[in-house]
Amino acid sequence: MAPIDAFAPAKINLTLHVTGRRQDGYHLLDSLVAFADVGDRVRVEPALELSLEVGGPRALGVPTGPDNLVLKAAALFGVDEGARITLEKHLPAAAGIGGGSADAAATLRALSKLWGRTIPSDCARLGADIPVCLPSRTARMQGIGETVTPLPLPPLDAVLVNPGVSVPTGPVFAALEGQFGAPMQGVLPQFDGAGALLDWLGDQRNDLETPARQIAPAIGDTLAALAATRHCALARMSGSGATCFGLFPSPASARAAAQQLSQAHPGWWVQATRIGGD
Ligand SMILES: C[C@](O)(CO)[C@H](O)COP(=O)(O)OP(=O)(O)OC[C@H]1O[C@@H](n2ccc(N)nc2=O)[C@H](O)[C@@H]1O
Ligand SMILES: Nc1ncnc2c1ncn2[C@@H]1O[C@H](COP(=O)(O)OP(=O)(O)OP(=O)(O)O)[C@@H](O)[C@H]1O
Repeated sequence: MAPIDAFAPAKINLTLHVTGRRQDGYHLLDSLVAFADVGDRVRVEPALELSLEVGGPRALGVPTGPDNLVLKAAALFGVDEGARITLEKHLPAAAGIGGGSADAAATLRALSKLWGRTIPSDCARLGADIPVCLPSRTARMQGIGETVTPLPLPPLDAVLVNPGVSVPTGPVFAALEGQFGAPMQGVLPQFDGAGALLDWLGDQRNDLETPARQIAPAIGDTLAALAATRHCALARMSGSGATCFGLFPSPASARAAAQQLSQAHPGWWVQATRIGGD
């Protein structure tokens, strides 16, 4: 059997409203989620034993043993089968763009094909972002992440920026203070183009931005730097940070902003990308 490749795109929370907390401590969310055209790559090939090799430009610090979400995803099948798995890391870890969840979801898709088995129904145990990362298509995400409603959106030209600070998700939720926010409106508008979507996004929130900025003040610098680039229509944080995204009116304006930011901040991870559009 030929190798099976699965793309693990960056997850972007265009909105992230935190509306409450369950008894078990997990938070209720209402989030519009889209996927970028940048991401990690997972390859699975037939083999007698299960193995994982981690490479690529962002491999440093990513666990290579059983703690890697790729191997956790493989273990979830509960079978004694082999596979040679290669993970090529392009996304920063602990960055609010779902890197590990996207890798786990891509592994579930690829191994399900290789082994001819259905994806385990309890795969959300691997992380709240797994259900939305499994299809990796634009969606509204609710509950603690388990309710995923596909919602096609116009494509957006964007720049993703991570200032090089890892931000673990749990402490950001724990630092949320005060009242929870309102969900998004019950039925979202039909967006007839990127402009309409941009206008609407301007009135939405990421409720994790305030606690994340307390933990990682570099997020404030990142948002300010993005907002100051020419043609940036909106700058927001994704997930629990620290990655932020700026939205632009065209691929050329996004590329120009990315170039400017990379030159001004050589230590930052900066990527022009297109998100959504499915
Ligand atoms: C912030 C988001 O990235 C938005 O898409 C996700 O909700 C987080 O997804 P994730 O990284 O897959 O999260 P998990 O690995 O399941 O959870 C990490 C920690 O974040 C907190 N957590 C996560 C999801 C959620 N709905 N409520 C929470 O309170 C919990 O303290 C949990 O222990
Ligand atoms: N394949 C993987 N890629 C990156 N990190 C991984 C992976 N497997 C396990 N990890 C561990 O998971 C932690 C969280 O990484 P991940 O990139 O999934 O977080 P995140 O960006 O906060 O995700 P989210 O956007 O879902 O909140 C890392 O610090 C790392 O130790």
